[in-house]
Parts: sequence; C-alpha cells; structure tokens
Amino acid sequence: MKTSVNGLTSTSNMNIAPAAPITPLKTNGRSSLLSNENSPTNQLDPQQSQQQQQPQQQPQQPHDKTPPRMTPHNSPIPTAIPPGVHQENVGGTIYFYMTANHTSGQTSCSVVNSETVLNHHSSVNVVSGAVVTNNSTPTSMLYGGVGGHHVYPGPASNVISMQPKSQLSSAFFMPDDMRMEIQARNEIANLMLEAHDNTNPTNPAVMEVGNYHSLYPLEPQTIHPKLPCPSSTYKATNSTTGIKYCLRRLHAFRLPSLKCMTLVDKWKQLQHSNVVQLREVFTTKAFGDNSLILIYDYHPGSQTLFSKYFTPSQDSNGYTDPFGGEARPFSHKSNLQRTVNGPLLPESTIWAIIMQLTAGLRAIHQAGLACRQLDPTKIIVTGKRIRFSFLGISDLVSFDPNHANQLAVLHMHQQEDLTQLGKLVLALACRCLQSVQRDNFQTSIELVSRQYSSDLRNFILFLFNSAQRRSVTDLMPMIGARFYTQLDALQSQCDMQEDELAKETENGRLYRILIKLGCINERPDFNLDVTWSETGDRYMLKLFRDYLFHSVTEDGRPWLDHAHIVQCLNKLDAGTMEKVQLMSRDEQSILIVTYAELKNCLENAFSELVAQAPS
Ligand SMILES: Nc1ncnc2c1ncn2[C@@H]1O[C@H](COP(=O)(O)OP(=O)(O)OP(=O)(O)O)[C@@H](O)[C@H]1O
Repeated sequence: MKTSVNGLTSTSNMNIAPAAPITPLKTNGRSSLLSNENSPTNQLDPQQSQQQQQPQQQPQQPHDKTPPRMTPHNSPIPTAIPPGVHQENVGGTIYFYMTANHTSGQTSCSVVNSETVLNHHSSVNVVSGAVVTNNSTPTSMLYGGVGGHHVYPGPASNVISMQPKSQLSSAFFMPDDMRMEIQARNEIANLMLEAHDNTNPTNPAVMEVGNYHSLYPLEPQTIHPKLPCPSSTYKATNSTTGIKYCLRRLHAFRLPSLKCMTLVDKWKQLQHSNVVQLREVFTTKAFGDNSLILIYDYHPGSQTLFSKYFTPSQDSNGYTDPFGGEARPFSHKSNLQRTVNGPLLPESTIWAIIMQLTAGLRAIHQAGLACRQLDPTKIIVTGKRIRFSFLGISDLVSFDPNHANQLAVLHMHQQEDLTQLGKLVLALACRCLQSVQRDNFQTSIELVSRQYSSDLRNFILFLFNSAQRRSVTDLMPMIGARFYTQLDALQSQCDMQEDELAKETENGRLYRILIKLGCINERPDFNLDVTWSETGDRYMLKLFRDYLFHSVTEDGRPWLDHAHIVQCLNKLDAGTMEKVQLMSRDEQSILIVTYAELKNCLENAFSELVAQAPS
C-alpha cells in the first residue's frame, strides 16, 4: 500500500487483512528457534509461558549455531488466547485474529489475556467508539483522531515556495541553517569559565554577585580605564531560576541620589522588541569595591552594530587598526579609525535598521525617557534584530538631582537622540565613522546622494537639522511605504518559523511516545520481575518496537524508512482501529493487533512505571 507522510511517499504495508496477511516486510527474527510443538500456543498466560519456555530454550542454545542478526534472546510467544480470538496455522506460522462476531465490536483483536483486552477498551477512547457506530469508517478518517491533531498535514503552500529546495529531511526537521543558528546560540549561552582557582573569591567563575553566579565575560577587555565610569559586562546565571542574564558592572560607583531609582523603575517597565530590557539594579561588594550592578536580558550571539559594520573587514589585506579597540564613535579618536569596513550596505539593509531603531526610540521617548547613548557600541544585533542595549546607564552616571527642570532636560536629551540617530544613519550609509565629522559632512552627504535614494538623504538631513524641534513620530512618514516591505518580510519569516514549529510540535509528540517505549522495552526488571518487559502487554510493545525499527526487506537488509516509523508512531498515538501485524522474532507467531490496543498497552505499562517511580 502506498502511503504519504509529511508529503513523502512511502510504500509500507499497514492495512493487513487478518486472514490473508501480506508480509513484504518482516521483523528481523531468526528462523524457527522454537518449533510449533515447542511453542505451546494454547497456553493462556504469557507470563507463565515465558517461565515455562525459559528452561526449555536454555539447552537448545540456538544462537550458538547461527548468531542472530538483531538481539540475542528469543521473544517469548504469548500463549493466552482470549475468547473470540481465532488461531490459525498457515504454512507453519501461527496467526491470531478475531472471529467475525468480534471484529466489529470493541474487542477487535489481540493476543493478550482477555482481562487486559476488556481494560483496553474501557479506555481506548473515542477512536474505538467511532468504529462501533460506523464500522465502515475509512481508516484515513480515524487516523487523525477526533481532533485530527495526530498528523502533521505537511507544510503550508505559502511557505513551501519560500524554502530553497525540498529535501527529504526538510519534511521532518527544520532547515540546517536555522538549526545551526539556534545551536550556535545555545552553545554561546552555555559557555562557562573553567574554575581553575576556586579559592579566589573574585574569580568570576566561582563568585556570587547578588543572586547571580557563573559569570562569563562578554568582552575580552573587561575594564575600560579611559571611560569616565569603568565598567565590565558578563553573562550571569540567576541562582533561583537558572535563567541567564547580561550583567553590567559599574566599577566603584555610588548612586548619586536615591531619586534616580524612579528612572530605574521607568526603564524596568519599558518593554519593546528593539530594547534590551533592564530587569534589576543593585549594589554589591562582591568585587571588592562598591559596584553597581545592572541586570539586563541576555541575547546570546549578539554583536554590536560597531563590530558588525564599523570594523575592518576580512578583505583589508590583514590591516588592523591599532587604535580600533579604543576609538569611540563620533569622537576625535575616530579619525584614526580605518575606513575599510567593507562594501557599502544595500539601502534595504539601512532602512531595516532605521525602522527598528526608530521603533525602539519611539517607545523610549513615549515612556518619558531618552536613550542618551545612541552609539553603535550600545546597539546590539542578534540575527536580524536590532536592540538598544544598556539603557539607563547614562541616566545613573550623570544624574543631577538638583536640576530644577527635569522635563526640559529630558526634551534636550531626546533632541540629542535624534541628532545621534542622524549621525548613525549617515555613518552606516558611508560605512565609515569619520563621515559624520564636520569637515567630512558635505562629502558624506554627496556620497549618500550618489549611492542612495533622495528619501534616505532627506531623512539624514532632517535629523541633522537641530535648529528645528524634531520628534520621533515625524520619522514615520519619511519611512513611508518601506514600512510595508519590512512588515511583509517579518510576516513571511513568522509564517516560515510557525511552520517549522508545527514540525517540531510533531517531533515533540513522537519523542514523548518514544520515551515511553524506551522506558518499557528491554527494562531488565520491574518490581522484582525480570520478565516484566517481555510479557503481557509489554510483549506486544516489544514486537511493535521491532516492527518500527528492525524491519528488514525480503532479502534481510535493514529497511530504514523514516516515513514508516513516523506513520506507525502517529497511528499508535492516535490509537486507531487499524490493525498491525507483529511477528515474533522466531517468525513462528504473528500477532494481529490494533493500534488502539497497542496504545492501551503503552499507557498501562507506562502508568505502572510512573506509579513506582519516586515523585
Ligand atoms: N544584552 C546582551 N546580551 C548579549 N550580549 C550582549 C548584550 N549586551 C551587550 N552584549 C555584548 O557584550 C559585548 C560587550 O558589550 P559592551 O557594551 O561592554 O561592549 P564594548 O564595545 O566593550 O563597550 P564598552 O567600551 O562600553 O564596554 C558585546 O559584544 C555585545 O555584543
């Protein structure tokens, strides 16, 4: 039968007529380890059967002669035949299936003891109920369960065209580049310093700063002695929640006034996708001085706008600016900055940055705050996201509690923010920090006129015009219809990510079933019963595991079909009434069982484990 899972076509035999089994695939069992005479198929208790068979099998040592291909031990043959189950020997293979008056009802088919069968159906749920009322319900309709949530319907048509090339793996997993990006960020987030010296209390790896530990420096040179307020930046882990944060330490710093805590509270409340959120501010003596600590959200894998766009590119013939580390943007030092920072940026990139910066700035100004450090070293880039980082520090460092008109000061700072934004956009357009200096300004604007649209030029000129009172809301009409392009790109990205999420939701669901199967299959003993995982309900789960993973082709080669595994697991999770043919490893017994019953076996067996597990 041809089946399609996740848009992939697979040939697998799922619908097996009980009386006429077709077995193009078989589980990788050995040929007859137990003859039919040795397999007392009329015995009723599988556990008993197991106990009885063990001593008989021991002396035979069949594996000594021909080593088994999969696992060295035999599967015990279940021997309990519940009422209504018919047994038939076809060509030396025993088939079990329901007699006619049982197949249409709830007791569809099984080879477990009758008590279990009844229990199964008390909880086989709505799927089996659907079969009772309408025996002719097509399997495909049952497969999705009542909610239809057991099957990933495949990618949406609008996203399939966005994906570069449909590979087999893309039907089940996220694209490689997305996975690698996430893994890289995880790796960065998990970086730890080696705690060589546990006795040194100022070793960041071992020190505790407030409720934070495992400090990891985020910059190679942690102290900037030339800055008015030396500071250092770390990744740190919250001791209570284990969540990682970005910890900024202001060295030997005392708050000028407790009044500035109202500003801190305002910053803490500012939540925006283009702002790194401030979470907490406290003082500490952990570093041996009186440091002020600011805790911000941590965005692993970020780099500053400065390092992304204003540092010499790889193709600058190995030239490195000896002053690069010290030069502060837009300052005299910047004159020394090398200008070869890579090619000019596409205009769309500049607008994408502008839109995010103006969005963040708008939120800041509307909250009655000013950025005051609109500087490429204080703007971080994470993937395509731009965020203002370390906000609030300027407010603390230069807070003047005696200033009479705080509102006028705020307006002045907001105007200054807009000028700084103009400088930053000009520097980005010229890809050079010196471009904003008075002497270079005219040349820089000419370059922008030549290379970019008049809209971009006008945008920059508007921001440079400090003679007029500007507002961040004036910028929106200047961005104009480009906003829609950005919105469209973001929404398309959301569509794609949602589709990947749908795949991963499926993977998570199947993973949970595999966890349950893994906890049950091959468990060496449970409640002092060494045969637990091999008998009763668990026996069927073992054979099902073989069917899932150990199927072989007619000529004995491993049959590795991802679609087969996914499809069977989905049917198990849905608990469909479709029957599956399971073969014992000695190939002498075939059990025909519904997925509903397998699901019940799984749930029962796992519940047994959960009941005994320490809470
Ligand atoms: N919230 C954050 N999450 C993750 N990384 C961040 C965050 N904020 C900043 N960073 C990263 O931390 C590093 C150090 O930032 P910092 O502002 O200290 O840089 P800097 O250029 O050394 O500035 P300064 O001279 O003021 O210390 C940068 O690489 C930056 O990308």
